[in-house]
Amino acid sequence: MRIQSEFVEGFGQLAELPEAVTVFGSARTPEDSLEYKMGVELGQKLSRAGYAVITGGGPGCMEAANKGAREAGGVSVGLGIELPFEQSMNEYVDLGIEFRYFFVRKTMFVKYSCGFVTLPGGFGTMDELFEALTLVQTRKVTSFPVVLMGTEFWGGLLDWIRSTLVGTGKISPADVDLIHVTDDVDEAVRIISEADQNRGARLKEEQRAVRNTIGDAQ
Ligand SMILES: C/C(=C\CNc1ncnc2c1ncn2[C@@H]1O[C@H](COP(=O)(O)O)[C@@H](O)[C@H]1O)CO
Repeated sequence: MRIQSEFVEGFGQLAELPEAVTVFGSARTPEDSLEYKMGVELGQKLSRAGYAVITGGGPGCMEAANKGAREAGGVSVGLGIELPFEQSMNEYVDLGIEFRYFFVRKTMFVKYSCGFVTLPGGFGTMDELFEALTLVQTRKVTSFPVVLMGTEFWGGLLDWIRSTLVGTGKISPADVDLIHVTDDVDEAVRIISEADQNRGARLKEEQRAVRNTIGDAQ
């Protein structure tokens, strides 16, 4: 079955990936824009911090982040989606997998990432951002940071989230804290790596507690 084989291929190809961060963002961002430049810097700095960079493998912001990762000698991954119109992986993807089903592809983004950074984007980006936030909010995944790059672009959405979503009780005030907004690539990378270190420390503490419990029982 096609769906099953997509899962099997995805898990197989990504199994050996180092710790990774997924970068979402518009497929339409022009190469000469500040947002593209920010995407390249982000890919570079995530790679230098030791993370593989995963994107949707397409043009625009995805290409920018893959370009940065490649330039910094990092692992540059593209999880592409088959579209009704011809669209190839961007030229900076080193490990590329093409999916027919959006939900299989989304599983791969989530399973293999320890954080998400979202550059300005359209419907596709919003879909991916809110999927990530829902998974963290509902604790379907271990909490990972969600960083939005571009205070001017995201400011209106954040205002609406606070005034309307919190204001009408659709989300709790603490849910807003799941989102970090910045213009500073270094800060985005710091947020990701601090969360990563905290998660590592929590995991060690849990393992120690399990060992102690087993020791007490023997
Ligand atoms: C629509 C155009 C190109 C489509 N090519 C894409 N290739 C790979 N991934 C894509 C593509 N388009 C959307 N995505 C995914 O959604 C996000 C971007 O969507 P947005 O609507 O542009 O914000 C991105 O993170 C991808 O994962 C040419 O215009």
